[in-house]
Amino acid sequence: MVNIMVESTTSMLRTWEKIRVYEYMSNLSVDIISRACFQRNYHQREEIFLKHRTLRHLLCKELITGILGLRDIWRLEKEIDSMILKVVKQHVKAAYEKDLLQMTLKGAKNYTDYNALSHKYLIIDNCKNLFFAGHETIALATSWCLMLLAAHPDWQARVRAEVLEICGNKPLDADMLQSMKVLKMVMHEVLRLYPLVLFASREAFETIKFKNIVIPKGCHLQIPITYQHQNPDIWGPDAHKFNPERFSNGILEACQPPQAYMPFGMGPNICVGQHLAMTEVKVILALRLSKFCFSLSPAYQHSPVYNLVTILEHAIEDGTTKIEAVEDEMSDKQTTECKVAAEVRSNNGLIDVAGNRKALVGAAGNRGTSLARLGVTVYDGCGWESRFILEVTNDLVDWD
Ligand code: HEM
Repeated sequence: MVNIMVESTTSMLRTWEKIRVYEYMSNLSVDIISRACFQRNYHQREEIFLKHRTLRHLLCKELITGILGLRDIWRLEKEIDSMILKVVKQHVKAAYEKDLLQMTLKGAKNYTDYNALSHKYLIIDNCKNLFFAGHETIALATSWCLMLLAAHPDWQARVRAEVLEICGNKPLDADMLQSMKVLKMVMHEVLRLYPLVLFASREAFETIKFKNIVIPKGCHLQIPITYQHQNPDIWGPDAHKFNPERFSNGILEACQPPQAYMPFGMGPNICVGQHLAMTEVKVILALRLSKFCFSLSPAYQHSPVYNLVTILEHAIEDGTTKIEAVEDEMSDKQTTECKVAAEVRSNNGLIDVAGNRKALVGAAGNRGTSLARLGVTVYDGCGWESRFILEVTNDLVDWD
């Protein structure tokens, strides 16, 4: 009967092997945002979130590869719009208690520039914003936190000890979350190294001048958040290292100027969900770490990939080193493979990217300019420290 036992045990083990933290986190965050938006009947609403996920994949494909899937995107958008409207109508009819959708509807009523059409799209767009911004970001933030805590067991142990000390056997509440300082330091550090949103985008409403740079009216600006977050001039020589200790006295003392830390953006358009997000990530991590230990799988391959937000994905393919790069002076958006004929010094030594190794440039543009600045990360299976800014001139890069 050994065969029977082996067969059953092997099939159970297969289900264990398939556990992928990110998928669980994604389903969990959909569940939480569905409940927060529509307190009741949230199960029916999950479909909207799932369609949204497909929409993001399509949008990203469009943005990165330049392959036009506009018809699919348009169709999916229309589907999502009409699903949202249906949910809104049911919600209004049922007069549910306070949830995010009720608040959105109330806000739309106070909108001064009122007409039926703008009102409709105000509601739809706000709902989409909440759905879009409020679930995948959380899944990714918690996954990055768990990955980095798995890679740094000393910090994992510190966070767990703090959680257990504060909570004891009592159920977690808002006051307890406030006291979790080490957890907060870790979250700040994770969002510094992996800020999820790579660029804050702005449009110049009028021509402005910064020192000797003139930004003409109508110009679109993209502020590279990763670059700010890993600049040694701002953070010190260990800018590329995971060191939550730097936040022990808050953001103000961690970097100069403090505005350089911007995982949630900045100014009037700063992320409206930042407090919700920090609270949600804290709750998920505190509860998980109080019950489980995390370690990196031997099969883990470090691979942050830009997919509208920074996701975890395998980047090492066919045993070759793959370089992901994101240009910080984008003008046109497409993917280009280029050979980088240069030797680049990173903080942990000399990395030879000369010769035939290829750099995948997330957004290659500025063909006319002589200099491109690339934020480059080398994924060599062991180093999430190998990040640096690479300056290349056109004669070093074969754009075609
Ligand atoms: C760790 C999680 C999150 C991160 C890192 C994040 C990051 C950001 C960033 C960088 C922006 C752009 C800000 C700017 O342009 O200055 C943004 C905007 C926004 N976020 Fe988040 N976000 C997160 C979670 C959430 C959640 C949970 C919600 C809502 C439930 C949310 C709702 C929004 C909305 C509505 C905007 C647009 C704000 C506007 O344009 O006025 N975000 N977020």
